[in-house]
Amino acid sequence: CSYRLRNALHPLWQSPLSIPGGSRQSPINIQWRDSIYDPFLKPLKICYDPTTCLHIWNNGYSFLVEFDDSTDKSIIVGGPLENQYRLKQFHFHWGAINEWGSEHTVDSKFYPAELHLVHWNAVVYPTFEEAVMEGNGLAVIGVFLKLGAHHEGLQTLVDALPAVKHKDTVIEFDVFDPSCLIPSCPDYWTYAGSLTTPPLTESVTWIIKKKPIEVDENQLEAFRMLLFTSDGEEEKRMVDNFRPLQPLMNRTVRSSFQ
Ligand SMILES: CC(C)NC[C@H](O)COc1ccc(S(N)(=O)=O)cc1
Ligand SMILES: [Zn+2]
Repeated sequence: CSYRLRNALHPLWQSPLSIPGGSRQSPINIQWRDSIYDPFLKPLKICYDPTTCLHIWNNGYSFLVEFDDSTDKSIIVGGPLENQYRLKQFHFHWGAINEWGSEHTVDSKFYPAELHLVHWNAVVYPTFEEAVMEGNGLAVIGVFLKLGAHHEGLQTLVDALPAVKHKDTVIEFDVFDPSCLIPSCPDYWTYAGSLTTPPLTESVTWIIKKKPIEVDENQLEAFRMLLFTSDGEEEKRMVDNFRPLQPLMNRTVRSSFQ
């Protein structure tokens, strides 16, 4: 099937041949007119405690801002979710140029970057690692970034990036409220999908915000200054760290709005 070739061609991610079934893979194209309004979808409730922020690190795929997930201090609840989910980390995917970079597309349109806020179901599972393996284990909020006005909240992150230029570097980052990166418009799409990097497990309830946030060119360029490579290795710029689109197969995308 063509998507197997697409994955096999993309060096960064394993082919689905290693994923049993592979019927709910991410990312996907969201065809606006095919999404189905679900009046029973609740508003998504986001409650983050900025003091749970721990550090920023470059893991060689993206840069992650990780949170203390030993309590229910930073959680989301409602929306399509049966339980509340704990914030574990957030990270981004972006392109070498502004024409592409997001993982999901809307009516086949790419955004220059996409933010993922990763949460896990600590009501049902004892650890993140276990939740990663279960169908209702994770909930990831996707937010598109578009080129536009300077984003004040993002700038505090951008200012810290030079300190994590190389793979496996980390700096302390002790107070940050990721709510400032989420559009106030409540509208979202939701569908059942997977992690977009290994282990690619089909454990994610995706919640994709309809409205993008605006960031400026300098802020996108700051992402592109990061490196996939460790200090001392031949430098490879961290760009195009997004997975190819995956087939929708037997899934519907629901919208919280008409
Ligand atoms: C040891 C294993 C469980 N670690 C898993 C690793 O943290 C990967 O976690 C993730 C978490 C989120 C995503 S995405 N781009 O779909 O939001 C991808 C991989
Ligand atoms: Zn991601």
